[in-house]
Order: sequence, then structure tokens, then C-alpha cells
Amino acid sequence: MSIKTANLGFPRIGKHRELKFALEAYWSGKSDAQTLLETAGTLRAKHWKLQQEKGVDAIPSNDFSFYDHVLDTAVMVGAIPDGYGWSGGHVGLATYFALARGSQGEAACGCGGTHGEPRAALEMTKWFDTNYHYLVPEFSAGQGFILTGNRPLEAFLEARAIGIYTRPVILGPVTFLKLGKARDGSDPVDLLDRLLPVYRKILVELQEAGADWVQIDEPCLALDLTDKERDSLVRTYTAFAEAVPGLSILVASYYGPLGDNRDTALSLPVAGLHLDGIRGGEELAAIAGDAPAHLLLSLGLIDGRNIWRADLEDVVQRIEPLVAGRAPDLLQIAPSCSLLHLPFDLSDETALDLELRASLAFASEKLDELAVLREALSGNRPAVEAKIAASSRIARTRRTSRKVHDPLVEGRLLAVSRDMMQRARPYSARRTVQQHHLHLPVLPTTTIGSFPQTMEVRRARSAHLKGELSYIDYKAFLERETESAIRWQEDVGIDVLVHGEFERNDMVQYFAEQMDGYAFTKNGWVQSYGSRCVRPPIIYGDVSRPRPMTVDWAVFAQSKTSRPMKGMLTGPVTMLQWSFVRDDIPRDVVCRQIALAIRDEVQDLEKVGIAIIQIDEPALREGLPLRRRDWQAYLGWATESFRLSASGVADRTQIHTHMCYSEFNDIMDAIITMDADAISIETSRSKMELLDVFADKRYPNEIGPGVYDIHSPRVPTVEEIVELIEAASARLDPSQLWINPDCGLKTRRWEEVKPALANMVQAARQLRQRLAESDGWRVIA
Ligand SMILES: Nc1nc2c(c(=O)[nH]1)N[C@@H](CNc1ccc(C(=O)N[C@@H](CCC(=O)N[C@@H](CCC(=O)N[C@@H](CCC(=O)O)C(=O)O)C(=O)O)C(=O)O)cc1)CN2
Ligand code: MET
Ligand SMILES: [Zn+2]
Repeated sequence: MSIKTANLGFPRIGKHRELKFALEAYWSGKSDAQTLLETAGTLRAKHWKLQQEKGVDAIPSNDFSFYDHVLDTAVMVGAIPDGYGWSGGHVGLATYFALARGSQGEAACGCGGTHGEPRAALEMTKWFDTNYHYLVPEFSAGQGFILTGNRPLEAFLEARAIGIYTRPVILGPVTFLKLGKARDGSDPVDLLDRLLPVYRKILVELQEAGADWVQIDEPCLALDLTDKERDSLVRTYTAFAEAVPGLSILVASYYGPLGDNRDTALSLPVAGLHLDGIRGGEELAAIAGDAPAHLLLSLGLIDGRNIWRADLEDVVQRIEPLVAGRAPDLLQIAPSCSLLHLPFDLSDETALDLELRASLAFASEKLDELAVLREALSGNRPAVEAKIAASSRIARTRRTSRKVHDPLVEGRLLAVSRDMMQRARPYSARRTVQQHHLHLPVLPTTTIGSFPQTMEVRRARSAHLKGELSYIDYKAFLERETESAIRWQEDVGIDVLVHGEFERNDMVQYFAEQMDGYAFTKNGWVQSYGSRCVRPPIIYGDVSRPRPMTVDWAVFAQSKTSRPMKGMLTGPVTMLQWSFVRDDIPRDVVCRQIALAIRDEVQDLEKVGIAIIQIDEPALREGLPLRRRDWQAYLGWATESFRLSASGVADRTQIHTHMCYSEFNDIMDAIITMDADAISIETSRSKMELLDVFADKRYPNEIGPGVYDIHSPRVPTVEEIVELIEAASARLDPSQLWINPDCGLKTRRWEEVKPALANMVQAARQLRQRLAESDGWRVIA
């Protein structure tokens, strides 16, 4: 009898981002709902068939989503706050997208749905430690739940209608609640008893429809859990076992080891348990030894978070003893987690170095690996011997390749000393020098870096890449865009300018393309949120910067204005976090290599007279390990890497950093340790409450709390911005404050950006005036 394979989830955006384009066409009114639904149906069918062809035994359904699976779950159980045009029953696309993206009211959208009042989107935040964003379910105190539509059932039936028998996937109730927020600050997990009947109904209907297995994702098992949360898991699955005795439930944990949640996981009265065998490889054998005899173990042996081909010989060696001790029908092999975080397939990557390409596996190729592994573990080794040998040979080549190792980089790293990681003098001393040098007003205004990436900008870049627009013409076009953005900033009265980042496709990819040790794909798109995608570059070797990356643009931009022009760089932690990283050396070493490259750039910018240099680190928080006991180590090397990149400059050069989507409570000490002269952060949606922690910790340096929510098309009024600045001034000294938006403006349109920034400048001026009039002014929030 052969061991079975399973897949936990497949990328939903489509091989050529079909879903992205269908969504954007629908949102802009260029296509109708019918077209969108058809495209989605076609994609699902295509993905199911592909998995079937690849021989996957347990194929997932309901892993598709129009935007996000957490939002889908909230919508499915009727956790829909007021004001989104839902009055019970089936949830239409208009309500769904209003929750995802906010609504301007009916008129502005033109999609014909009923939207109700203008309403902001649900909050969006990072899904575990990934670059994927989910929509945060919003619960109210008296929250009830109701099944608005059994999506897993619909998906199961849809697949069966084309002859594919699937294993529906549902986000587990405990993880779902834990990811949400209750408006009154209560613990959402307290809502479990109200939620369970809805889940029971879903499961009963699935059982009646003939599903034999269902996969319920509880990645919260990889987090630090309270006793209450563990108990909630036990109660949940006990209730399900009673409700649907004929339906086999597989609980899936991923993104980390079970650690101290292991006894809880093993005590759940379920038929199967999925374990992340990549991040939790060390505990696998012990858990398999202790698992109840009847429990089906799904072993996540193929890395679902990275793009490297597995060394299958190595996997077989590790797993064979474990397989030998268990009946084959109680074992399954799978990727470590859903393949959502991987690009579709390698077929378009014809420009990659052949040796590198041979060492990669994207979502589709991961399924091929799984099939080989199944044969090897099921006694058919001779049939796959050649493939296994090839995989090991490739893995060995990758580790020893000369393309991977650069003695110069490795030598430089060894020579890094403590004093390279700190500025010559403390902030208090630098501050005076910088003030003298920069002559900025109190409450200086600035923006975060990017201006709208208009269709025109993207078209020009695309035309240049295709060879239809010469480099000279492309560059001239970018110069015009940059110069006009500079003129506009001067006219509206911004104090510290940015060049607008028009020449950049993405803040990570742009730098990666100019560094050695990095490769990038043509079509390696991964969903970041909704229709927005990124192409994470691949760090395959030692990283270095062969030549300056941004200096020419910085010089050009500074030459067009007498105001300070910020140099704009992406920091080492973010360059690491938003890339696929080699797995043959520790991440912190890779991070330090990138830090040295950025350090060179920082110093070159200083040399050409750039007085303020911003090093963005928006991914610092999301890199935080899932378990608290690993935090200190991470924060240690992450902040050291930042300081290594930032500290090679004179006192008078002002270093900024920027973070967004960040919860700062957990990392405040690390932020202080980074010792940036100024930090800009996302705060506008939290009404400056986020600043409490900066105030409590007496954040010593300068800080720009965002006063303009750039995730919304809405233009904030002068009064609103004044209020936000007042709230900030109540928490921090006005002399510490900068006035800026929450984040870059690349996803916005100029029509929104221009009035919004004009209002921001007006607000700053009003408050400066007040400050000048009343000495020692202080506003109470
Ligand atoms: N890496 C990364 N992660 C991040 C962020 C980030 O900025 N970068 N920010 C946060 C998430 N926010 C995001 C905000 C915007 C986009 C975004 O706009 N993505 C673009 C793609 C950006 C890009 O790489 N653009 C390229 C390629 C554009 C493209 O698709 N070109 C077409 C052709 C275009 C045409 O002819 O019109 C093609 O290649 O097929 C460019 O501008 O050059 C998209 O989905 O549309 C992504 C994430 C957190 N994580
Ligand atoms: C996701 S943080 C973005 C920072 C970058 N400098 C920008 O303005 O787009
Ligand atoms: Zn940002």
C-alpha cells in the first residue's frame, strides 16, 4: 500500500496573475461580476486539474479567495460589522469588496452594487511571519454568528462536478477568532461557543454531501498559546467529533514546531494532524513516536515557504525510520504549509542562470517533488532513483558552487567591528549638529518616498524592458516625472523632499536587481494583498553591491532643488524578509551581508552631499519569530544589521527609518536601539494610540507619526490632520515631531495625493503658528 500525498493550498492568483487582472477590471467597472466569477471558476478548475495531473491524492478546495481567506471566513460566519450594506443572508460581492477595500458609497464605485454609507476597509495586517496580508475580523461585544453560505461545501461540489474529489479547507475557529479584534477590547476567543454551531453546520453539510475528509487549519498551534486557548482547541474538536463522527478531520498546524502545544495537538479527538516538518523538523520523530495509533500524520516535508528544490535523498533518510514504524494508511506527505507563498511555476523563468534554475522549485514543481517522495517511501525507489540522485546532486552543487561563495564578502563580514555598528556620537549631540546643518522648521513636513506609480510609469518601464523604449528615452521620461514631482513638492511647501521612486518597480526588487548574490524572476509573482503582488527576489549567494545603486538618481534629484532631498534605501532586514533566502547559511549572516552593501550606498550618498538618508525597515516587525523565546536573538541581529548599514556616516548626516503595518509594543526597545535620528511610522488609523508606547518609553529621537492614511483613497481634511498632530503632541514633545503620511504613496492616484499633502502642509503650518504664539504650548488630547 502506498503512502498518500496531500496539498494544503495552491496559489490562487493564477499563473499569469489572471485573478489580479480580473479583479482590477471589475473594480474599475471595465468588466462585470459575471466575468469575474467566470475567471475565478476557470482558475479553480485549472488548478484542481493541475494538481490531479501531478498525482496529488488529497487536493484542497476552498483554498481559493477573491481577496483573502480570513475575510472569507468572517463573511461566511456573518462577522460583518454594520455599515457595509449587509442585511443578513447571502453576502454579495459589493459588501465583500467594501470590507476588503472600503467603499466611497455607491456613486464612486460604479459596480452597481449597494454599498451603503462610505466606509473604511477592515484593518489589514501581516499573516503570521509572512508578507501576505489578511483582513482583521472585527468583532463586537454582542457578536452573533450565522452561516451566510457554505463556501467549503460549494467548492467541494464545484470540484466534484468536474470529476475531482477534494478535501475542503477551512480556517479553524480558534485561529480565526485569535486573528480578529473585538471592538471593546475583549478577547475574541470568548466568542467561541457562539461560533461553533456555525462550523458544526458547515461540517454536517459537508458530511451529507459525501466529503470524507476536511482540512481545518489551526496555525495558531505554532504560536505561544494561553491555557484558555489550548482548552478552546480541545473543546472545539471535541464538539466536532460529536457532531460529525462520519467526517474525518485533519487539523493542520504550520509555520513552526508545535513545541509546548504538542500535547494539546496530540490530544485532539481528530482523525489526522498535519505537522510542519520543515520548521518543526526536529520534533517530528518524537511526535510520530507518541502519536495515538489511530491518528493519521500528515508530514510537511517539502518547504512551502521557500523556493529551493529539496534534497530528496536527505528527506528520505530522515523520514524512512519514521515511516517504518507506522502503517502506510496512517501517513501522508505534504508541503509544510499552503503553497500560497510561492510563485506558480518555473516555466517562464528562461532567463535564470541554468544552475540556479535547476535548484529551484515553485508551487507546481513542489508537487512533483512530493510525487517522487511518495514513490521512494512506498517501496518504489528504483522507479525514482534517478530523480532522487539528481535532487541530491543539485543540492550539493548549490552548497559548493563558486557562484554562491564570495571570499571578499565573507572576509569583509569577519572584519566587522562593534564601532562600525554605532554612530560616532549619541543622538543628543548629533541633533544639534543636524539642526545647524539642515535649518528645518519645527514640525517639518516630508513624505515616505514613493509617489503614484501611474499606468504611464509602469507602461514606460514595461516598454523599456520589452525593448520598445530605449534606455535614453526611458531615463528622460523618468527625469521628467521626477522633476515635476519635485516642483510640485516645492510649490505645495513640503520641507524635506523625495524624488518619488519612479525608477523603481518595487522597493526590494529594485535593489536586488543591482546586487550580486541576488537573482530575480520574470513571472515569480506572489500575492501580497488582494490583487497586489510582489516578485520576491532570490538570494542564492553572498550578497554585495558591485556599484552605487541610487546615487545617480539622488544627485539628479538634489540638483533640481535647494531643499534637502532624502536619499531613499531599503534596509537589510526588509531586503532579507521580502526575499527568498538561501538556506545553507544562517539568516543573520545573510542580513549582515546586505547591511554591508547598504552601508556602502549610505556612505556614497553622503559623499555626494545627500544630508538625509532614509533606510526603510517596514518588515522588521513581521520578521519577529512566532515564539517569544526567539525574539531576543532575532531583534539582536536585526537591529545590529540596521545599525551596521546606518552608522558609517558623520554626525551631521541625518538617518531616517520608516516602518508601517507595525505593532510597536513588543519591539519598542529594539526601535530605540536602532538609533535612527528619525523614524516615520503608520499611526493614522490607530488615532495616535500607537504613540503611547513611544511616550511611555520616552522615545528619545525624532518621530513622524503618520497623519494621512494612505491605504484609503479618501483625502483627509486639514482639521483631521490638525487633530492628529495635536494628539501626537499630547504624547511627545513637538520638537521631536515630523509631519508625514503613514507610508509611501505609490498605490494612490495624484488626484488624491495632491490635495491630501496640501492639507498636511496647511495643518503643519497652523500648528507652527500656534507654537510660535504660545511659548511652551502643549495641547491636551
Ligand atoms: N516587496 C514588497 N513587499 C511589500 C511591500 C512592497 O512595497 N514591496 N509593501 C507592502 C505591501 N504593499 C504592496 C503595495 C503595492 C504593491 C504593488 O503595487 N504591486 C504591483 C507590482 C509592482 C511591480 O513589481 N511592478 C513592476 C511590474 C509591473 C507589471 O506588472 N508589469 C506588467 C506590465 C505592465 C504594463 O504593461 O502595464 C508585467 O510585467 O506583466 C513595475 O512597475 O515595473 C502589482 O501588484 O501590480 C505590492 C505590495 C508590504 N509588502
Ligand atoms: C512599505 S514601506 C514603503 C517605503 C517606500 N520608501 C515608499 O515610499 O514606498
Ligand atoms: Zn511603509
